[in-house]
Amino acid sequence: MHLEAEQVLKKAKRRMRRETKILLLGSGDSGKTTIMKQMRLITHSAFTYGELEAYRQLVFANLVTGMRALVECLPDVGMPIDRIPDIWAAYQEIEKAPDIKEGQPFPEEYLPHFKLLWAHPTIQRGILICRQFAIPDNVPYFYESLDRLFAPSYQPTHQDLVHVRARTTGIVETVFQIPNDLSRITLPDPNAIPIPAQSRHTRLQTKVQPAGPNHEDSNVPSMETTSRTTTAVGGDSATLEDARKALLKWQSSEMQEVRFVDVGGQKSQRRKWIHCFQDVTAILFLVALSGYDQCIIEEKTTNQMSDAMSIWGNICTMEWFKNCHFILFLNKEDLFSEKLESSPIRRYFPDYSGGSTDVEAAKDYFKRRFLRIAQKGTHQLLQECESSTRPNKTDNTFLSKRTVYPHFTTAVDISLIQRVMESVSHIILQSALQEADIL
Ligand SMILES: Nc1nc2c(ncn2[C@@H]2O[C@H](COP(=O)(O)OP(=O)(O)OP(=O)(O)O)[C@@H](O)[C@H]2O)c(=O)[nH]1
Ligand SMILES: [Mg+2]
Repeated sequence: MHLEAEQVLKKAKRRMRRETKILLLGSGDSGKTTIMKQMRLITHSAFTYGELEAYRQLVFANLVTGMRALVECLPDVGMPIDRIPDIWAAYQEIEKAPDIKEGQPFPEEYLPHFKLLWAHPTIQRGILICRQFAIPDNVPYFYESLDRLFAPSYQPTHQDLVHVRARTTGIVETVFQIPNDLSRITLPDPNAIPIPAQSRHTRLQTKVQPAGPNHEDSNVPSMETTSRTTTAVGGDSATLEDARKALLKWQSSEMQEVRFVDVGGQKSQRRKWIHCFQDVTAILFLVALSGYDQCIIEEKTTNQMSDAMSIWGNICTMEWFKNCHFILFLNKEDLFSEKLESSPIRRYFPDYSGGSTDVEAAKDYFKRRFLRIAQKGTHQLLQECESSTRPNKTDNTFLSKRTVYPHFTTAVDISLIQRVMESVSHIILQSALQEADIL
């Protein structure tokens, strides 16, 4: 066979054997699982009845745990509620609320307690003042819809699904069939109620753990995939033309198979990350922009943004990822813009020199900080790789040109995520083709 054909074919085979794998990393609460949920909604990979029911039960649990998180922080800001008899009594009642059982509507006797608490000026003020603590972001979203949630026929809407919170424990992998032109997909209506999948019609096999007594600690639901398709190219007798044709077919095929790997971002979960470091095509790193003035849920003394910067710095220097694309989602832009005015960045990051209400300058500041960390990390890794005396030293061309692709995102906004993911999949496809030398 012609030498050139042989080389192209070899690269093509290698490339196609390697499924695209996107690893989502970032601190706890940065929005990784929310992106996974949005990908399921965008690609119309339906949720099973069991998953939807687990999410419905979680909404109620989120109401209780959200209020508890807030009430427990109030003494720290000098606003304890145990001396305010009516709301203290209401709080005591909701604390006793049992978990919701399968098919059981939210118990109506608790509705007045939730309403009383939410309407009280101390709680309203508390939610603004306690922002430096890790109060769940979905508290206002769900509390503002109490009547809707307590309707006996309530089922979560698509938008409720992306707001509901369960921390991830372990590793959750999902394979999506992503059309090359994501922008052409018609998105589901965020306010519509999803139709459960008939499990025999869905290619995603889902495993739903029952929502236990402590929902916040349960990983509901978790997803696993069973089926995989492989794309074979040519045989030994293939020519250069065959190889080119196979690659072009792959390029023009309507679907890409992409494996998304979601991990738990809280400190106790991070030691598990290494189990999914192999064969990664792209790192999708999420940062909660709105976390600049908040602590992480695990530790009141650690700032969320500083925690994210430190993980990012480590990831950028890892040899595991020297041939990976780096995509950075500066997430929770909606919450970031809302809080900027009342919580000056300079209080937490003294070197910030932009205007205290200038959202664009503030976004740009964090973007530059993350890009600088990446640049430093890449430089350090490159030096280490080049000075390595190992016999099986590998090529550093990709690393020396490594680019980080930053995006400002609001993970709960499906149309925005559709646009961003369209650009992400374009980057990955383009580079796959360049790698296979056919452009
Ligand atoms: N308003 C708003 N809420 C968001 C955004 N992104 C995520 N959230 C909410 O933030 C909470 C945490 O999101 P998750 O996706 O569970 O975070 P995670 O990174 O998977 O967290 P771990 O599993 O603990 O690592 C959820 O309630 C989401 O609805 C955003 O851009 N804006
Ligand atoms: Mg998660």
